[in-house]
Amino acid sequence: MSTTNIAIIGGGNLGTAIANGLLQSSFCDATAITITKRNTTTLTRLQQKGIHVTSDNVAAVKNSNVIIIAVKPFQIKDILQEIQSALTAQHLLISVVTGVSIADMNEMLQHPMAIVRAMPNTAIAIQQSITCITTQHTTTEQNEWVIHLFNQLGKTVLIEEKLMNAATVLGACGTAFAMRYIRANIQGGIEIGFDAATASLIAAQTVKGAAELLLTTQTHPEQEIDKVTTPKGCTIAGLNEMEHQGFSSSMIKGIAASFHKIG
Ligand SMILES: NC(=O)C1=CN([C@@H]2O[C@H](COP(=O)(O)OP(=O)(O)OC[C@H]3O[C@@H](n4cnc5c(N)ncnc54)[C@H](OP(=O)(O)O)[C@@H]3O)[C@@H](O)[C@H]2O)C=CC1
Ligand SMILES: O=C(O)[C@@H]1CCC=N1
Repeated sequence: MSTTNIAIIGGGNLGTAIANGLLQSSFCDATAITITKRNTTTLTRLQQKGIHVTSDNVAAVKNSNVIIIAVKPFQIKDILQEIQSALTAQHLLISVVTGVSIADMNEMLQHPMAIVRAMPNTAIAIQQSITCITTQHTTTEQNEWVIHLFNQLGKTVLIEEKLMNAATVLGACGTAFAMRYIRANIQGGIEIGFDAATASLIAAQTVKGAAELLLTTQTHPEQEIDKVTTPKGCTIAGLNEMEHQGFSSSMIKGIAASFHKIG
């Protein structure tokens, strides 16, 4: 897959994040990217950067060989039916849509085709996504190309399709969960004396540093916690109070509720 034009069908939160990540990564020229939505006024910034913006999904498919579907789950059937006459064996379809299986998509299409499911998160806009990928009936070359693409936009993990909903919760919803954790830190930080801006900086950089420690050293979180907790100190006092209030339990229950919501 040497020359590649990429169409992003559905220029919403995730579609624009993917476009921004692609621009930042220099993976391809802006002119090789087309992004669609019905109301294109929200895509002016991407257009100014050289990306093709249109509400014509069929034209976008005809001008591209990789099609990233980034619409809401209830919209994918109509989209696939709309573009199927323009889809050929040369096209590679990548769906980032939640909860719609490759078998579901092939059923929506008249002719089964090579489909990849990818589950990135919104940090793809700054090349910091974790993208879980599952493939079916794709060639080795296509698989390698997709992994290479998403490796430019963060890290990737190949998973079985049966784990895709779990990947959605941990990796994609996880961005919102992490934001809520950081927000709570900010609220606490303000209560103990910081202004909001300073509390935000300290909270976000602390979480970033903690995550980098795990990614860099491959240690278990509890090993890192042991390094922070002085006997009879303030860290263990805070941690234990959080656990008495149900911190870990509420996280686990939230993750399970999120998972059961998908289906
Ligand atoms: N947001 C996230 O963090 C993540 C989302 N996902 C999944 O990605 C998908 C998109 O999510 P998200 O970006 O949040 O949703 P959005 O609603 O923000 O984006 C969907 C976009 O699709 C466009 N759209 C709707 N109908 C059409 C159409 N007929 N032709 C072209 N574009 C159309 C809409 O714009 P308009 O109405 O103007 O057409 C809208 O901007 C969902 O399936 C979601 O589950 C997966 C991982 C993370
Ligand atoms: O909330 C949702 O349904 C989607 C799935 C992953 C992130 N947002």
